Amino acid sequence: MSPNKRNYIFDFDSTLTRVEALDVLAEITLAKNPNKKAIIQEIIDITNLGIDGEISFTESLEKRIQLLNANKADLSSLVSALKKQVSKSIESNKAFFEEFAEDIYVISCGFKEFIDPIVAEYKIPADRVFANTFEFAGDGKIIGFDVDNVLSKHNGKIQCLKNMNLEGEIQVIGDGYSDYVTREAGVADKFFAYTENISRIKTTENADHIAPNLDEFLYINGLPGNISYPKNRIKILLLENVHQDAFNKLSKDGFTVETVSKSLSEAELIEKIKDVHVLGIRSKTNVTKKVVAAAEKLMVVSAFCIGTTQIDLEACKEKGIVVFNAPYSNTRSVVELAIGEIIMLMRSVFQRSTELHSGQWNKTAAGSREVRGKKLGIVGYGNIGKQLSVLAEALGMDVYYYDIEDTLAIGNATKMNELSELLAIADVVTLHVDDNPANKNLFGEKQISEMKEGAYLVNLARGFVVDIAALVVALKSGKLAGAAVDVYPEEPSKNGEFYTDLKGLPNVILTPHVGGSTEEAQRDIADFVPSKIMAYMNSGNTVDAVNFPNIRLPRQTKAHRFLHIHKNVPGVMAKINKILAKYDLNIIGQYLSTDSSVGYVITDLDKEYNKEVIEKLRNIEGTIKFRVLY
Ligand SMILES: NC(=O)C1=CN([C@@H]2O[C@H](COP(=O)(O)OP(=O)(O)OC[C@H]3O[C@@H](n4cnc5c(N)ncnc54)[C@H](O)[C@@H]3O)[C@@H](O)[C@H]2O)C=CC1
Ligand SMILES: O=C(O)C(=O)COP(=O)(O)O
Repeated sequence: MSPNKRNYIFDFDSTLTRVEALDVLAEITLAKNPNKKAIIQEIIDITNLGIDGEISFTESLEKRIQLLNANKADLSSLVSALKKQVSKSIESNKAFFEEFAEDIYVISCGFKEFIDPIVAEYKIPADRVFANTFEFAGDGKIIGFDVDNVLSKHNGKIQCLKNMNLEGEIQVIGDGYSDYVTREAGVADKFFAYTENISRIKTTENADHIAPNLDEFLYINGLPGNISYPKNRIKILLLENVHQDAFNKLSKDGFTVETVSKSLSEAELIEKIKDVHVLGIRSKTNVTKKVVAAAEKLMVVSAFCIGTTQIDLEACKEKGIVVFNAPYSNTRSVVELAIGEIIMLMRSVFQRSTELHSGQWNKTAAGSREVRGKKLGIVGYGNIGKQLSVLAEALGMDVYYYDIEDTLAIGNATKMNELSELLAIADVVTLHVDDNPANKNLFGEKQISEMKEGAYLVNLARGFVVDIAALVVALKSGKLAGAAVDVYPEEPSKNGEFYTDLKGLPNVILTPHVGGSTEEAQRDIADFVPSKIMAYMNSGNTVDAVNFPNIRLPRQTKAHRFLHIHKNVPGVMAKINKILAKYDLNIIGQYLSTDSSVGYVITDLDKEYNKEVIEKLRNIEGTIKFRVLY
């Protein structure tokens, strides 16, 4: 015997397959039974009681077989159904079962009649499957089971393993308490709680390891797997109440995702970021230089919003951290709010509403005007500005815009060359500049003084763009007839108390930064951003990254992919290619994208190569990050 001989003992139901086979058999045999639902629930309850050790296993088996009312003829349908229900990571690691066939056994309290044909496809022969067998009546009806089989008895797996008398280390992999007890009884050396399909506290709390999938089990054992790194080891932290869909999508892909409903301070984030690979934030969390410096494992920062100036993009890039955002998902939501607020302001609707709420009937047309024919001045004619331009025109407004870039007028909008020209004619000025810090106090006393008497101001861009003190003065003096403000120089990290000097002023609409907060926008962001995260983490794609050379990579098939991020200094590419040549690698494709400071080179190569090359590439001077994907 080799001193390192190991035996891998797999459970069947809910481990090798996603389901409990007898539950599936019940679905088949009870298909036409009017009490099907109730009986199936009874079977599931009994199954769980048995798995958790609450009732004796023999009792659970007897009861279920009675309720099943199954026949031999039903078993072929069951096997076909189970073939489609092999656990995802078991299926994707078929090569492991083939390579280690000699060391793998199945011990199950299920039945050989359906287990044997399923596991045979994984090179596990019937003589290495230990399970119960059915007892049939003359007409094929399943009437019981072989009561002499140890696996039909309480703690049968312990006895079964003892009887097998295996040499070497014994590792048991299963989802049930009946698997764990083998370790407790000392007949197994290690127990892996297998949680890919179901996680049971009684099983996980005492396990040596928790394996959310086979990849993790293989990784812990240093065994070859079909992916480079178990995804459950990749930690994603989502802050600021990112829509639940993002959690669902990323978890479903296998990542470990944690959510926090508020933003974190710099100190909190420094503490939390250490073991995080992907960070998801919205507009409130600042990813500063210090945070980036503390982020030892961080590979992606994703803004689940449009703005990205809360992130130190340069610091991220220098550390090879790719930043994504959602540039279009909430555009329409902001535009609709802007339109609504413009109408509400010009009709003094909030004033009339507040009066009526406090018992005052004030029916008046004074100061109430239609938007039709009025001049709308849009400052910042980007994605939001342009879409607003279209909708405002549809309402009959005359649209004027000012942008520091030379942008094309949409529809009948008129471009203004100077901000002051626009301010002089607009009845309503609405701000949609980007969140560049250079726009701090873009709108102060001077700009407000250049506006028409009795005009309105809308700010849905960033709080720091408007000098609030100057705005308060203008509103109090009547220079401006009203304002709608969604964003503030200082915003709280979570819902609760908030104060602004604009509080209580008439005809001022205040909203708590909800321009992009619609169900549609948040759902769309939670679809868009995770798809970017997954494209980068799973294949290296940087399409739409905001701080990084963009590259769209072809699908990686049957290849290993080397992803090398380096400082864009002369000679690095030459060194990479020299090493690749030295190791005589069979290169299938190579892709390079650079900007002024960073180079990103991706090499796809044949699976068979000397693994030494990995360390050599990682150690090239100028390397920022290196990883291998397959
Ligand atoms: N209130 C909210 O919930 C939301 C707020 N926003 C804010 O809206 C901003 C604009 O969004 P998008 O239109 O998608 O951005 P964008 O980048 O497409 O457009 C911004 C435009 O502003 C122009 N610009 C920048 N500085 C300027 C200046 N000083 N004067 C004139 N034009 C200037 C740019 O050239 C660009 O055309 C975001 O950066 C974000 O700060 C975005 C979404 C939701
Ligand atoms: O998209 C943006 O830039 C916004 O301002 C919206 O931010 P939020 O996701 O609501 O924190």
